Amino acid sequence: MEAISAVLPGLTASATGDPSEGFPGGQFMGNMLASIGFDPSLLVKISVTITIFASMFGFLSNAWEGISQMSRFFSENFISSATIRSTDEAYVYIMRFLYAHNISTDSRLFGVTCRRNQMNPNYREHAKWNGQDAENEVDGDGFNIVEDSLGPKLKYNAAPGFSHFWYKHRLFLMQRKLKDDYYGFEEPEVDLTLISIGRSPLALRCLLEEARAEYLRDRQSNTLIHTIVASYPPNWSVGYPRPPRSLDSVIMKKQDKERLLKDMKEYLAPNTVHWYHKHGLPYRRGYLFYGLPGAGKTSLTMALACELNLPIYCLSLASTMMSDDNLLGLFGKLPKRCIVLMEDIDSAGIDKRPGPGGRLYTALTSQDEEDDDEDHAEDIRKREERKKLQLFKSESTVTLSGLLNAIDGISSHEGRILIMTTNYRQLLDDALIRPGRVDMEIKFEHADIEVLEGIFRGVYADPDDLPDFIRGKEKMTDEEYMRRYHEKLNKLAHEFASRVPSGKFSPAQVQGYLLGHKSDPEEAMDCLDEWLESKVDEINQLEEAEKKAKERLERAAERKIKELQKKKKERLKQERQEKEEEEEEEKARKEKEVEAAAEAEKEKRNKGGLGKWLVRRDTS
Ligand SMILES: Nc1ncnc2c1ncn2[C@@H]1O[C@H](COP(=O)(O)OP(=O)(O)OP(=O)(O)O)[C@@H](O)[C@H]1O
Repeated sequence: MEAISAVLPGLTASATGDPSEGFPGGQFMGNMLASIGFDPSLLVKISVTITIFASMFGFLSNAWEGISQMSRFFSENFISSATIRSTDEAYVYIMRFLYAHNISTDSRLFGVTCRRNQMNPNYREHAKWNGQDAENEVDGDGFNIVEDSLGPKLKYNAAPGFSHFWYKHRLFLMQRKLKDDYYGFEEPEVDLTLISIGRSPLALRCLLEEARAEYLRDRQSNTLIHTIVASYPPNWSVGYPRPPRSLDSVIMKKQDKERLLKDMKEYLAPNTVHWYHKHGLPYRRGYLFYGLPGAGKTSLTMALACELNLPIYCLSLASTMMSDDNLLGLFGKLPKRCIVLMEDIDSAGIDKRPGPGGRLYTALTSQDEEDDDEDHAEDIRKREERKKLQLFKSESTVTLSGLLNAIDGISSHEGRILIMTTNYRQLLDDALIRPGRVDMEIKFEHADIEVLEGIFRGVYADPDDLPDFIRGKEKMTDEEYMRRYHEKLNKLAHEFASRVPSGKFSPAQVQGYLLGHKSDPEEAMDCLDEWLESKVDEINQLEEAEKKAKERLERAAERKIKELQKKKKERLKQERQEKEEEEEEEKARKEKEVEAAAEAEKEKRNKGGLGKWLVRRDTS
């Protein structure tokens, strides 16, 4: 109480019952409060409590400030941190690294997703990189890592919030903050902060570098395929890895393969870009792979990407997401060196002009047909064939001019390799495949003898798959075994190619048959006749149907041409008649005019004769 009295003399005075010794008017106030039954000493207690709380608050805020300063001092001097956004590719490096090293997935707080997420295709796309999930990858015990007999397996990863992990005997802290303002169908955005203890950021940088190197190494050994993510506007996906495919595994004419590879390598050589610029040419190269379905167009693209170490960006023009603007935007987001693969380029039904609503096939208006005559017979054939195929096409809003603009418009991307594939080259607009847009064409046909042999050898190339192919292996040296293996394989391949009719089957058909006997080439030879018999009938029927369809098409085109010729003749005849009528009318009009003029002259003359006679009579 003495201490309080020292601080608050006025109030303590009232507390002692002598308010007159306190502040002026204290006694009066005391008396007044007492008269309404209020104990003045309560005022003192309230004041003391407020003072204590105020002092405590002051103390705590000073302490908090001190702690913040200490923590700032600590972070500035004793830790290093790196912040990465999930929209950055570096985020994928880190998440993949953490997952691959089982980091933070074994803590008590963890996130969980299905390895194959059925609910969200975009997330599934992303998860492939997050967890390095290859659909068919198996674990050490030979089980599929993505799903078991019940369905998709679970995958654990670092939970949002704070966690810690040890890597190479160093402590790291990690914070993952989820942004909750994302739309349901998009990836949740995440801020990831990695913290290492110690003034030097070296440990953190080493970890980040390792993550980067692992990611890029993995990318190099696989071919990265980017597809389109259904966002607004559409964008390229992070990309998922596909096992590499060797060029040798694609069987085709040797000179075609060599020509193509040489051309691409030359284009990608470091000096080529300067050469193009020096000559004022846009640095772009386009290829058209056309022909039979299942003849290796996509396989060749995959193998080339692997050989040249380029990622593939797949574009489907048949997608309803695709429009001229979206296409241009996607081309603008391509990296400097890549392969853009546009499969089934004909399926977009590209016609010469944007039609109503931008639909390509529907651009065939009746006006177009009116304009045609026998000089455009080839166009009419194309159109008739397109109309037939139209039934199988999907909706697309890409116009030919939109596509051409994306491929090589003024703002178009440089440095890419464009590969377009089609089964119907004859339907493509000439503008699309003119030199400059398509610099090299490769035709894919039915398997000939060379291809048949190659496919046979390719399917049975690995001696490990055929342990019983050569008997008595134990008694041979490795060299002897390999020599005998290849000798026998070549002999069988040769026999196979001579028994299968050349130019009748697609490589995919032949490969499909052999895969049915993949562990026994001799069995494949034994069953060959049976397969050929069943297939030859099928092929003959197909060929017959194709021939008839072609004839029908030809007849339809002929009919159309005749119709147009007839229309043109009628139009010309009508024009001639109209002209003749006009000329006759003109002639009649002129004759009338002449007659009228003559009449007028005569009248004038008559009038002139009568006048003279009257004048002469008056004067006489
Ligand atoms: N020339 C070939 N060499 C090796 N394999 C081939 C060849 N052609 C086709 N195949 C095999 O056939 C299957 C289909 O091939 P691919 O998809 O490359 O054909 P495509 O010409 O792109 O067909 P589509 O025109 O229908 O897209 C693949 O499994 C591939 O391995």
